[in-house]
Amino acid sequence: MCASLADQLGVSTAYSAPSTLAVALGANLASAFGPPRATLRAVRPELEQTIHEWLSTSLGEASGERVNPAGLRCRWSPLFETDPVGGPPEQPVYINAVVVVDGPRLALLQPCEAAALSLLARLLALEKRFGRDRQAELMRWESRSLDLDLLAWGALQVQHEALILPHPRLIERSFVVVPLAAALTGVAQVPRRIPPDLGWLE
Ligand SMILES: Nc1ncnc2c1ncn2[C@@H]1O[C@H](COP(=O)(O)OP(=O)(O)OP(=O)(O)O)[C@@H](O)[C@H]1O
Ligand SMILES: Nc1nc2c(c(=O)[nH]1)N=C(CO)CN2
Repeated sequence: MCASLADQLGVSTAYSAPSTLAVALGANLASAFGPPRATLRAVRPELEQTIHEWLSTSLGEASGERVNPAGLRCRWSPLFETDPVGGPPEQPVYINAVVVVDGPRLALLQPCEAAALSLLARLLALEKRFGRDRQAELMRWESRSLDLDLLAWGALQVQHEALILPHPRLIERSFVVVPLAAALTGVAQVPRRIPPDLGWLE
């Protein structure tokens, strides 16, 4: 209650990177919403809503309580087409994207394992609503209509049977790292590429 009141009064607006979270999206099978590109388009507002609801619940706000929607910022990467990595041969290409979430309302919630697990449960429910059928997946990294992975939440480290944070394979995956970098390029600190003649000596 106090937290959201402070938020609405604009009192608690200081926020910083430690509570930023990122979610990766991937799909390479059609869903009821259409091909993977249509699925990701359809899931975008649903995922934002899911994160809003998770945050409100985690902050203990009463349902229906008015919250400042500007308190949560979602920065979306473009959609990328990527070749399947791992899994069975002959899979369709993937559509991948990443959303980076931060803002003063999210900063009110201290990253912790319990809240991360409850967000994961909501992500898995959303996958299911978009046609993900885990029973039909016979081997690892099979094609799927929607995959939502929690990449990181601030500096939180989790080693739970249902959740590992940061995502252990994040850094190996160009289909995650490239969209992640693209989602972040709106920030003030955009790295500037050094021209090759001023760069490496080799
Ligand atoms: N950071 C995480 N984000 C999402 N799921 C996770 C994470 N850490 C562990 N898991 C667990 O992984 C389980 C399997 O997820 P899933 O089938 O989507 O894996 P995958 O996407 O095929 O493979 P990968 O884990 O390599 O991305 C989930 O049910 C979840 O409990
Ligand atoms: N290109 C691509 N390959 C994958 C992907 C994905 O999202 N994109 N997800 C996987 C399991 O999470 C395995 N392989």
